[in-house]
Amino acid sequence: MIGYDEAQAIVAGAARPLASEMVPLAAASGRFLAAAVVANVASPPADVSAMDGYATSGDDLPSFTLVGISYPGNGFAGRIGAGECVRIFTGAPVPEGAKRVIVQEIVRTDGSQIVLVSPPGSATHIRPRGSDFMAGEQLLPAGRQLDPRALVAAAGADLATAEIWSRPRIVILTTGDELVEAGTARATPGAIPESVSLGVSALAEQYGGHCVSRRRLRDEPQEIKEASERALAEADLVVMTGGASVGEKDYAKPVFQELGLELEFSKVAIKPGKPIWFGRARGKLVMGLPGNPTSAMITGRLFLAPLVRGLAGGDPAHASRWRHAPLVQDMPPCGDRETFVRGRWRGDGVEAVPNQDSSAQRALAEAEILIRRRPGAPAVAAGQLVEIIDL
Ligand SMILES: Nc1nc2c(c(=O)[nH]1)N[C@H]1C(S)=C(S)[C@@H](COP(=O)(O)OP(=O)(O)OC[C@H]3O[C@@H](n4cnc5c(N)ncnc54)[C@H](O)[C@@H]3O)O[C@H]1N2
Ligand code: MOO
Repeated sequence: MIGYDEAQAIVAGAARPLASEMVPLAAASGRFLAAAVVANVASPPADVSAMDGYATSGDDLPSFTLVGISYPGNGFAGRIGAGECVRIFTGAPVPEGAKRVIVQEIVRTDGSQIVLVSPPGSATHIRPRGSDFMAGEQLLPAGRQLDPRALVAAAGADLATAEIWSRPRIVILTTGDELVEAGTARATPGAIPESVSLGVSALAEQYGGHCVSRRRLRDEPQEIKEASERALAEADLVVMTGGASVGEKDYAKPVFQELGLELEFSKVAIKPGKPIWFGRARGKLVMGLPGNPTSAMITGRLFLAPLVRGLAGGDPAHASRWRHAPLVQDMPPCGDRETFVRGRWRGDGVEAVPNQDSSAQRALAEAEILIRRRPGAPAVAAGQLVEIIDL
C-alpha cells in the first residue's frame, strides 16, 4: 500500500488544466490565469500628484502666484514659471514646469497668492509616470489566481477580459441504500441523511471546480454502472463516495472496472480514509472517497482539493501546504499508519478535537485543521511543534 506522499504526488501529476477561455474580468473572480496579464497602459499614465495641494515651480519662496487648476483626467494645459503654482488634486497630472506639490494643510491663500505657513519638507508628493508599471510589463504570471487583489491589478492594466483556465466539470455520485435526501430521514426507519455529497461538492467548488450534478444511487450494480457511464460522458472528473471498502455491497470500484478503470492507486496507508482510490476510465479521472463522513471530507481535503486546484489551473501544491504550530496538549505516539488528527485552535496553539471517529459529523464541523502524524512518530509534548494544514 502506498503512503500519503506517494499518493499526493500521483494526484498532483494528474492535476493539469483542461481548456482555456476568455472571460470578462467581472466573471473571472477566483479563476486561474491561462495567460499572463500584460499591462495595456502605464500607471500612473503621467507624473501625478500624490496629495491635494499646490504644484509649484519648486523655488524656495515664501509664496506663489496661482495660475490655474489641475484635476484628475483634466490637467492644467499650460506651463508654470518661477514663483507660480497650480491648484492640484490627488491623481491629477503635474503641470509642465512644476517640481513639487505643497500640501494644502500648510498654506493660506491671500488673493491670488498662496502663502506657506510652515516649511514644506523634502517630499515632492509627485508619483512619476509608470512608477507602478509601464505598458507592456507583465503584472500577473500565468497560473496566478485572480483573487481580489489580482483583479485590481488586471483592471488597472486596462484589461476588459482575461484568458483563464476552464473549471473542471465534476459529477458526484453517492452510493448507499440507507441514504435519503437530507430533511427526509426521520420519516423512514433506518434511513440516514445523505450528507457527504454536499460537503464534497462545496469543497470541490472552493478549490475551483464546477459541480455539474450530485446523484444519490442505491447499492445496485446496474444503477451505479449506468450513472457512472453518464457521469464519465458529462464530467472531467467523477467523484464516487461510499462503497469503497470491502463490504458485500461495496460496488464502486468493481463497477468502474467494468468501464475500463485503470487504477493509479486503490488504497492509501492513512487514517482516516484508507479506502480512497484514484484512476482513469474512458479518458476521465475518477476518485473514490470512503463513505464515512469524516473520512470522505478528510480524503477530500487531502487529495480531491489539490486535484481540483490543479485541474482548474492552479498549483496543486498550494492546496497541500503543511506548516507548523505548537500543540497545547500532549499527544500519544502514532501507530504504523500515517494519521491525520482532526484539530482546532486554542489560543496560539492547536489541540485534537475529542471525537476522532471517522464517521463523525459534529466533530468534523468543530475541526479547523488537520494535524499530521507520521507513521511511528513518538509522543509529542505540549509546546512542541506539529505539522498542520487548514481544513
Ligand atoms: N472489514 C473491513 N471493514 C471496513 C474496512 C476495512 O478495511 N475492512 N474499512 C473501513 C473504513 S476505513 C471505512 S472509511 C469504511 C468506508 O467504507 P465505504 O466507503 O464502503 O463506505 P460505506 O460502507 O458506503 O459507508 C460507511 C458509513 O458511512 C455512511 N455514509 C456513506 N455515504 C454517506 C453519505 N453520502 N452521507 C452520509 N453518510 C454516508 C454509511 O451510512 C455508513 O455508515 O469502511 C470500513 N469498513
Ligand atoms: O476511512 Mo475509514 O477509517 O478511514 O473510516
